[in-house]
Amino acid sequence: MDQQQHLLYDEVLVNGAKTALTLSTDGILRWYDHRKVLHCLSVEKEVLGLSITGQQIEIRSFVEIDIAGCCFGSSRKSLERKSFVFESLSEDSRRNLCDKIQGCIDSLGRPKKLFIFVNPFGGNKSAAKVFTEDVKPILEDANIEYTVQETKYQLHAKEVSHTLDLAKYDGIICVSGDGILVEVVNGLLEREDWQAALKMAIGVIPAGTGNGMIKSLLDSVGQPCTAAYAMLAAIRGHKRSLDVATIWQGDTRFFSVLMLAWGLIADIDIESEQYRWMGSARMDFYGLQRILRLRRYNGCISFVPAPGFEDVGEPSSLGVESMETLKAQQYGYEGPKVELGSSRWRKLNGPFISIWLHNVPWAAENTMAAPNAKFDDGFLDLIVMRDCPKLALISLMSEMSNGHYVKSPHVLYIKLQNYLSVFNIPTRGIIRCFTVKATNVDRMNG
Ligand SMILES: Nc1ncnc2c1ncn2[C@@H]1O[C@H](COP(=O)(O)OP(=O)(O)OP(=O)(O)O)[C@@H](O)[C@H]1O
Repeated sequence: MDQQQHLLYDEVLVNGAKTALTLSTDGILRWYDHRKVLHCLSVEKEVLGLSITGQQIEIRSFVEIDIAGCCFGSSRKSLERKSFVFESLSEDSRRNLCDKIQGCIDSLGRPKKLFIFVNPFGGNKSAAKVFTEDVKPILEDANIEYTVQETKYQLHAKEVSHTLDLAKYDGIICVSGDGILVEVVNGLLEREDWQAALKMAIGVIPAGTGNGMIKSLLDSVGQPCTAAYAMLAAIRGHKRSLDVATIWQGDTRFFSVLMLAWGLIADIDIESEQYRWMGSARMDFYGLQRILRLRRYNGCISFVPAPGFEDVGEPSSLGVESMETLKAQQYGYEGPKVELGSSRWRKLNGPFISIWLHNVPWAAENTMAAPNAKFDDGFLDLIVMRDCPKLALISLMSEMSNGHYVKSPHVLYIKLQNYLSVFNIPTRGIIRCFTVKATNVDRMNG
């Protein structure tokens, strides 16, 4: 191994056998074990942190392994914590080794201090276990300081995010489902210092019913949706921007980074709360009941289509009130400034079965709702179901909840302009939904 190409080149003992340990300029640690087998570790992808005891340096890593599957010889990926111990031959050597490896980790811009929400109530109430088994050990391996807040009631995470001293943290992690994430986003964007708050990175470790956001983020980089992969992405400081939709319902404003539903899906989500003890099965169980006693929802959706979707629906001369009426709350992020009247509106009249507005592809870990949704393309994806026979609907919903892209004459996929869509729903009043392309607004692990 040529010394010139390395940030580090030194001799160490591994299990009592002398070997060269190198760190190359591309951040790969290499050494031979006592059986002359070469080992490689990528600092960026695999190394969590290091610790020192006397002359011994322990490098803690998270490495990907293949787990043999149960059928047809298939395998799936998983992450395993592994430690490697090196004994340096002198004090100077130990110091040099630590400085070089730690310097390499520090250059990666990883978070140093995190604020962590754990929702003991979400999903099948597994968040505390997920925290203890999957989150805490990794934080400790990576030498990341953290503060944990268990959520005590609904909107607790929003309250805490609203007043949290953000200067103390490099990110907020939600060990939860999507509900806590939404609370955190709203708490941050309603702050007076929302411009600073929206730079705060937010991560999710899946411990809820649906986990649509973290599934979407990990799936977009080809990784399985597990607490370990979500944790590794958060530790590595991987971020991606998200569009934020500003939703107005009457005088109430809130922000959405995930989805907005009306009709069948919303009713399944809300009314299945009584079956929360079933975990994610509650959606399928109650969904079937709702389809068998299908409701139809009257209303009209008006929207400004994205390029390529201009012909969907009928032209609409929407009589939109001025934005001034939407400024009831004068604090926090105001949403985008938009010129409503000049846009080329289209409309679709109900009755509908379901209206779904999505910023990310997956509605839940197993449910592919919006195959073309792109996180930060400045568009929202609208999934419209009007009439559909019950049997066809059952098969269609089951396809979706098996993670498939459903192509059916009963499902209409429309991309909406980055900033507008209005739902005029008789039973709920007018819901105005404005979105803005918001690079840098929100940063997530993925
Ligand atoms: N201690 C608590 N008791 C009751 N409700 C709580 C508590 N802590 C948080 N909540 C509420 O639990 C709701 C659900 O939380 P979470 O997002 O973690 O799980 P989920 O709804 O099961 O998952 P998903 O959003 O993926 O469906 C949140 O809206 C939050 O307000």
